[in-house]
Amino acid sequence: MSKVLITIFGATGDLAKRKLYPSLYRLYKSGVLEEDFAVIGTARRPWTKEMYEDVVLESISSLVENEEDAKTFASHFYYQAHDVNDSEHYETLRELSNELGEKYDTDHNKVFFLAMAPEFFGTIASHLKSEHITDGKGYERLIIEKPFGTSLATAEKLNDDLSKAFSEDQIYRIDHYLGKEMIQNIFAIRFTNFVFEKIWNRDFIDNIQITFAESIGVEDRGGYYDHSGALKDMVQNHILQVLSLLAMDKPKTYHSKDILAEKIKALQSIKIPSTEEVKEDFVRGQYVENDFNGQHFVSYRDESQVDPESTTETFASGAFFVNNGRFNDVPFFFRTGKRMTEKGTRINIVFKKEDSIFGPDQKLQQNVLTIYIQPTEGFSFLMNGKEVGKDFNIGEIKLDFRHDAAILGNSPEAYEKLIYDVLKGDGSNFTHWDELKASWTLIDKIVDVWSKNEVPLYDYKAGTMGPKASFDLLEKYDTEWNWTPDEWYKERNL
Ligand SMILES: NC(=O)C1=CN([C@@H]2O[C@H](COP(=O)(O)OP(=O)(O)OC[C@H]3O[C@@H](n4cnc5c(N)ncnc54)[C@H](OP(=O)(O)O)[C@@H]3O)[C@@H](O)[C@H]2O)C=CC1
Ligand SMILES: O=C1O[C@H](COP(=O)(O)O)[C@@H](O)[C@H](O)[C@H]1O
Repeated sequence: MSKVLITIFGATGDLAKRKLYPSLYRLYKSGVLEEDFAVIGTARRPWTKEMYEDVVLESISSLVENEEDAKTFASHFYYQAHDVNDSEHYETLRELSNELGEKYDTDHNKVFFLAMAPEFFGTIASHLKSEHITDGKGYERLIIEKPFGTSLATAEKLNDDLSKAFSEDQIYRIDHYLGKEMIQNIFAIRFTNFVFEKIWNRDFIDNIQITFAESIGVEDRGGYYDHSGALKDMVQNHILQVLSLLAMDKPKTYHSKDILAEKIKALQSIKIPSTEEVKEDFVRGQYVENDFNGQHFVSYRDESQVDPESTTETFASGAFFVNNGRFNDVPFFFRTGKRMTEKGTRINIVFKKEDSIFGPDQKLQQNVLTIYIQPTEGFSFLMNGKEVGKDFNIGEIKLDFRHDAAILGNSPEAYEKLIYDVLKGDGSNFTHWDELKASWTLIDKIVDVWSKNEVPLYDYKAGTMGPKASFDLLEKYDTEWNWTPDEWYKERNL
């Protein structure tokens, strides 16, 4: 289906091996990529085509059912040793690009995937243009990875550099959360269900809770993470993107232009907190050593490549407010962190309390719609009903749906879906520059207050759901986190 030449910068790296080659293979297996495609992998290592094919085969090995088929797939991969700072290398790249374009009849269509550190993005983009690797004869699309800057100023600089060579509609900024099945499902939940669409507003919703908890620590990424922290690593991008999908107004159509327009409006409507509000409504924490689930976990400051006196937050929590009419005064609580109790990515939509006619003995549960993103995928709806028996007692009922394992086994990976979207030219699930601008403006404000160290950096024990201050925050708004794993209570002997 897709005639295309894909050039991967950073072809020897972790992202390419773990995510890109398996995703391309799945696209090949499903017929999206057929005979008319080729891939050029570039990086500095002096690999040969044979070595590169072996790496590709190794990275797809768990997906392969037919060895011959896998070999045919790998034969479409070509390697060119290339230092992105060296202009001469782009001449060789252009020649290879032209040769493969002809050989595989790719109609001059080109996708460039920059799976490298962002400091190289500007150089690569400008060389692609100046060395005429982009020639305007077919479509030309640039996929770039996060992080997109480390502040509004650095993001603006990066965007200016890219804009000299590629227009906004040619740039696909990946946020892999937008490729997740249940995140894309938010559109379906909101805009196909009469009952939800009609009550998706401040008159019916009490608060929204976004939890992106991770049980892993910083692993081998201490060097990067210590300069980033939870706010920039997860909130600036994934959490704010998801928030925009929850808060936006209904787009006119399910087309990228209309969807992006509404997402941008939602992000621009988030209230920039004052200094006092940052101090009151946002919590930061750092994990400290603990024995949990039969394992010993070291403190963040003792992790490899982390400054032993680091003040980087490994946990962030807070309340955003979206002043878009639909959601004025409704808190959007979020929390995310490393070394939390368990991996759990979910959204809770907490509806308002119903006035009770049943007297003080009957406790009514607020309705909660939960969207499970990871590790299971599905929805649940919490409601009230009569308990079975002679007396009239109200009890909690949970309608619970999870995708079954067989379907999930066949469902596309986030990167597969996102690359597929790029091949179709569909930018709906990518981040527009105006969204980045709005999110960095917001994050810069929080960073500014936190960096003055007038706000506590709370400790939390590895294996817990973050510092108590994050629970106190919701109490202040007369609510509580709807989801608290049992282990959290055990940890506190409650
Ligand atoms: N890994 C992941 O899961 C994720 C990664 N990302 C982002 O993706 C990008 C890549 O990450 P990752 O794959 O982990 O990084 P790696 O460090 O594993 O890979 C970096 C790649 O860049 C190449 N490279 C470095 N310097 C040069 C140069 N001067 N010229 C040419 N090639 C060069 C390296 O190859 P060589 O040494 O052979 O030159 C290598 O292929 C980063 O922006 C990261 O933030 C985002 C989300 C998840
Ligand atoms: O972007 C990132 O995301 C991962 C979490 O992604 P998930 O798909 O496993 O939920 C996070 O571990 C990493 O620190 C961050 O850079």
